[in-house]
Amino acid sequence: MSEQQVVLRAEDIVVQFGGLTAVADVSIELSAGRVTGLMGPNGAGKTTFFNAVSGHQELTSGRVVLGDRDVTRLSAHGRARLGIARTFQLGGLVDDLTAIENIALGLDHGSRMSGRFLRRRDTRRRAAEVLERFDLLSVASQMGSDLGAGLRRRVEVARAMAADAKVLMLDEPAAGLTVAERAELAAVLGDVAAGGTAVLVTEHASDFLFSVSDEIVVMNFGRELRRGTPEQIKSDKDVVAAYLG
Ligand SMILES: Nc1ncnc2c1ncn2[C@@H]1O[C@H](COP(=O)(O)OP(=O)(O)OP(=O)(O)O)[C@@H](O)[C@H]1O
Repeated sequence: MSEQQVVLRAEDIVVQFGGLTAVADVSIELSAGRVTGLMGPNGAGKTTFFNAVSGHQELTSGRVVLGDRDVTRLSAHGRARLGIARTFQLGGLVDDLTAIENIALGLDHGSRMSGRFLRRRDTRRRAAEVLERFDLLSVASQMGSDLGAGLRRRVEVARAMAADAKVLMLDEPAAGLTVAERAELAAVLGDVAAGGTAVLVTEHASDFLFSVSDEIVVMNFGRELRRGTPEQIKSDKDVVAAYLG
């Protein structure tokens, strides 16, 4: 797409923990149809920044704007209802629910127990549609605990997208995946972006991040060190020195 529609702006984000400034004035714009990657060494402030955008971390200063609405004071739950969906580093599927029940939880933003409302035919039908969209119908009745890492991650993405997110945020999605599973996940993220969602990914696996991102922001010591296309970032000598080594 030529005209980029900005979906989310995080402006001048600062997060301090006591005397420690974990994020020192970082701004980012996420656009429909684009994947933005966030990378940097351990302790650079990536997770803190990420949590500040999703509402899981209170800001010291700065603001988060979704569309034209300032959501800075909304909880993570409130932001999720407006279309900011995320996955977590340690996953988030319920092991003793099936894939389709996990999706149904996503449809309901996890606010009700699954067993009761899954009986509602409408919810089951919508969950099946989500699975079909993500080519996961064949695992609909597998328990979360029985899914391999690659499928698990794809069901997590499907669940996050179940309620038609405007912004999808993924925290270390490639961790623990094989090369083939990473390639499958990269294709899924490409599809999500092509559908018009703005995607933000934080990831240590730099090859994966380079393969999925349109733009990458590199953080170091709580600040933005560099931003650019994967090609620009790969060959940037400061980034190589600070991180890629
Ligand atoms: N809840 C907290 N209380 C105090 N300090 C924190 C807290 N969370 C993070 N920090 C500190 O803030 C800094 C940034 O941490 P953060 O986890 O955001 O970095 P990161 O780039 O995500 O690192 P990693 O790649 O290891 O996950 C670190 O110095 C960390 O110790």
